[in-house]
Amino acid sequence: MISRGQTPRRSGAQTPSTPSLSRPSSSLGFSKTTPSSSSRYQQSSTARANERNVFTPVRERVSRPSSSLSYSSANSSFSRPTTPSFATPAQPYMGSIKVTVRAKPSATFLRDPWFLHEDSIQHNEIGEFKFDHVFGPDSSNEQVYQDTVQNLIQQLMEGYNATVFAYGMTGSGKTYSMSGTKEEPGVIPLSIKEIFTKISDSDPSQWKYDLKVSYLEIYNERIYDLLNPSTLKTGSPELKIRDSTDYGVKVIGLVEETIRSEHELLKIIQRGDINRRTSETDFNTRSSRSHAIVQLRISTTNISLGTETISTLSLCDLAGSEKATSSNERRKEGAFINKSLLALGSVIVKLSSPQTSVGHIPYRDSKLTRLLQPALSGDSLVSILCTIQTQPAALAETVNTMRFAARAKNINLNVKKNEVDLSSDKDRMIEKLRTQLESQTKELQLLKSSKNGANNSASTVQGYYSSETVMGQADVSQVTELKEQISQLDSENRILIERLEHLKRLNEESSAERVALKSDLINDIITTLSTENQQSMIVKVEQLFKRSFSEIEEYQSYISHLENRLKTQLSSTSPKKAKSSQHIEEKMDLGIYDALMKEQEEEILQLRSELRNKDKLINALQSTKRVRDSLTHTINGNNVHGGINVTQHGDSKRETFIYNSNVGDALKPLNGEKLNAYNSKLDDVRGKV
Ligand SMILES: Nc1ncnc2c1ncn2[C@@H]1O[C@H](COP(=O)(O)OP(=O)(O)OP(=O)(O)O)[C@@H](O)[C@H]1O
Repeated sequence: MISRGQTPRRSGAQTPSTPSLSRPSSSLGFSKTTPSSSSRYQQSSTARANERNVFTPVRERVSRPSSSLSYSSANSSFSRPTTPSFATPAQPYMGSIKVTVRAKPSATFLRDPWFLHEDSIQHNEIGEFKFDHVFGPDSSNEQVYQDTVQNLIQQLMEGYNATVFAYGMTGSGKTYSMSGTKEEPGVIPLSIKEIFTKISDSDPSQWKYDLKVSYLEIYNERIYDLLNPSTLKTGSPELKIRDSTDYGVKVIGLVEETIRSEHELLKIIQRGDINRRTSETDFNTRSSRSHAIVQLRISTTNISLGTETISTLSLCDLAGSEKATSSNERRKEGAFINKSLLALGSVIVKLSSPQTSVGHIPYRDSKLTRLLQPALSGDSLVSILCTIQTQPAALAETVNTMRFAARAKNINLNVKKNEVDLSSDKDRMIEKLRTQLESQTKELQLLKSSKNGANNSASTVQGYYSSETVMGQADVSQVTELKEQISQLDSENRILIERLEHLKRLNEESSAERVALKSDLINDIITTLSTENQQSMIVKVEQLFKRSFSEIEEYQSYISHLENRLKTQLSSTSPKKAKSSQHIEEKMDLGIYDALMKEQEEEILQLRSELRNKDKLINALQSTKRVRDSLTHTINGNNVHGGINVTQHGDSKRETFIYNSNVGDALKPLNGEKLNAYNSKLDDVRGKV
């Protein structure tokens, strides 16, 4: 519970209760609540909001992630062990973007219309906005860092990308929060300090870190390399953004400096800051209209496992979110509003709306959104710090910032670890280590010679002056730093040499032991596995092979068993069938089409001959009929009674030629022969039928 003018502190703050979910009704999209006096704010803001049916825009569309998913609090269950764990499978982070708000100190704070609470901000007329945390005007950069970024650094060291950006109107304290001052270091130096503390706390025989930094600025949709002053000159070639398999996107030609110490990194960033300020004189209000992004790439190698992760920390100090105020400014910027910020707003709106899964996200509409694309599209953990001014004069801009922040809170994240190199390819690893060793040996020699030079020059003048007066404090500290670097490099070299030997031995041992595997695929799988897992994997693959082979053998014997059964069945059927099956087999040998053609031709020939037989049969029947008719006619003419007697035998009819025994003997010699011939012909026909 924080009343007007009070600083919100986590320790004394009340746990927020369930938020209200009613819809906005005012023109600004928010319903109103009108506390009449500051004393009314002694009550829980959320309880009041519920009483008055005040909605909270943040909760409007999305349920707040449970604490177990949030990386917001230091003791959240999402926090991981301090030592990076590469042996465990990559666990995606799922949750929402962390959104916090920081109010700049205001001389009129007690009269200002905004009421700050631990996790919400309330305006008499506009309503209440909920966030992960709200920092009051007397909050320190250290507090802001601890609550918004510290946990991200832990996850960064474990292989997750992390992006932090400060958003707010000009003069609201973005740069103050991000860079800070010498007395009050901001998020950038505090993050760097934490990274190097974690590196020095880790076991150097186990972990190796490579750090690179780049520092760019986007002004008027153009990228400037703050570590390469030549790109800041008018007429210098434009730096382009390209898709990158390693980092999502990459600025081609951007200087990436290798870092060996915290001090060195801070110096490089300082150099970039100076370049930014120098170029500011060219464009009057450049710093407030440009976005500055520090990118730190950390490559972490687990020496004993031979694994590597690469993660990126992007620290962005965005341009002032307000509209350009002077026509001069508008002319210079070519548009009345910063295009990148406009695009960022659109991207946030799209990403936070429930239908975004199908819609187009306009990342390519600006350089800023293009650069932040991997982060916003789920490749990175994101923390947004929105800075505000509580004075009435800044009301419109503060409301805009609140709305931006509320939308950003609705974006869901599903971030995976960047385990880019899980290969146990020893040759590659040896090669990599060898290159590193060479470059470090060179560096060591260089440092040694420069140290000798420094010592020599010191001893030369020592005869005249005391060393402290001549060398000066800076030189002494430089020499100490060099000494530290040399001893650090020496120990790193020793570790690398040991590691190299160890890998060589492992390589020899394992190549002797390795089973000759026939499958390229399985060999590929094995080579992508870590050294430690390889042996057990080989054993498993061998078992798999054996099992597969015995299964194949089983199947083969079953197939031959089936074949035998088939043959037996064919031979046990009629010889004709056996013959036909043999015939079929032969035909298969000849070629199925030839055999079929041949069979068809044979069938046609057979049918033709049958047809001819039928014709003959018809002719025979017709001639028989004629004979019978003439015979009947003759017999009738000679008073011979006879004819065809049709009798039924089952389904078939049978014709029998009968004749009357009373037919005269005279007829017998006449017709006996003919009748015999006729009867035999008839039998013949019957047989055919
Ligand atoms: N929390 C704070 N405590 C003390 N001083 C602050 C705080 N925030 C901002 N200031 C002061 O306000 C002034 C403007 O702050 P700063 O430059 O950080 O604003 P900005 O948002 O980065 O502006 P711009 O968009 O123009 O870059 C500075 O003098 C800074 O020291």
